[in-house]
Amino acid sequence: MTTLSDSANSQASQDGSPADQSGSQAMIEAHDLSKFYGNFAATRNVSFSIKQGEVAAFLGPNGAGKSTTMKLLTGYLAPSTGYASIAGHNMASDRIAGAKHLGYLPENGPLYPDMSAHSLLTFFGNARGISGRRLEERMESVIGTCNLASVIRKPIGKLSKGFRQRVGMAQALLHDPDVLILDEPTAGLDPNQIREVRKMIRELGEKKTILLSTHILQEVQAMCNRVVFINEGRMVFDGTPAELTRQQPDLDHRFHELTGAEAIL
Ligand SMILES: Nc1ncnc2c1ncn2[C@@H]1O[C@H](COP(=O)(O)OP(=O)(O)OP(=O)(O)O)[C@@H](O)[C@H]1O
Repeated sequence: MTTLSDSANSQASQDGSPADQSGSQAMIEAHDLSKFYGNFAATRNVSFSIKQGEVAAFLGPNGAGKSTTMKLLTGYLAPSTGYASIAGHNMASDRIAGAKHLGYLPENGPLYPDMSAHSLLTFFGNARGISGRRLEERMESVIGTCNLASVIRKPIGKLSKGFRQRVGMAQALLHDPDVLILDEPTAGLDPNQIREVRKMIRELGEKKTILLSTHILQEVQAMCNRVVFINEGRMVFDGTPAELTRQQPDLDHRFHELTGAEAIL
């Protein structure tokens, strides 16, 4: 598994992000992250490093600690121990610089049901300091990428789950970040919508570093070249999809080995 010493040994790049010996920058880093609610550890000593160009699946059963870890990575939650870095910026001490690199699709929202997608994107664009011609260009781009033109003026509350998810993706992509953290981007979608979202993520993965959470093992093979697996708040696997199934090719059995639970295929 990737360890803290890997990060410590990495070289500093021009914009401050660590680079390893092969020149790939670490874009998403969890350094010994734990989050306690009272005595309960939602995540415990989670450390991993996702390099530029990797599309990583963050796998684990319900309640494993995926959303909590993602909130710690994005700076939405303060860790009890450790710290997170995005593009080399510590998300506790240097969050604004890190946030410029980061697009985040939270598990639920933030989507205001009375606003149209157009108003929401304008609102988020302004909040991120984008306006005028640049905002028009970015909105045009994300509306195209996320296929939102037909619903762009409708209230978000009246949209289907699939379209609401696309609005969330458009919000995450608006400032053209080079890192995406996507919390269950295909949850609750029908098979056609899942296919579309997977296609979109594969295309985005050609240019961006992505961490996406899921408890569906098939998502790994469909989209990812890296897997981080978490169970009961602890990391239990970090490697490639091929390494995940090397000893046990049956995904269902592999999921069971790592968690003691059955997989959802
Ligand atoms: N604010 C909170 N207070 C107390 N416990 C919490 C809080 N938030 C999360 N937890 C607990 O932490 C654990 C991890 O939750 P988390 O939402 O991170 O899991 P997850 O892997 O994202 O699950 P799912 O796949 O169901 O979304 C769960 O047991 C959850 O009940």
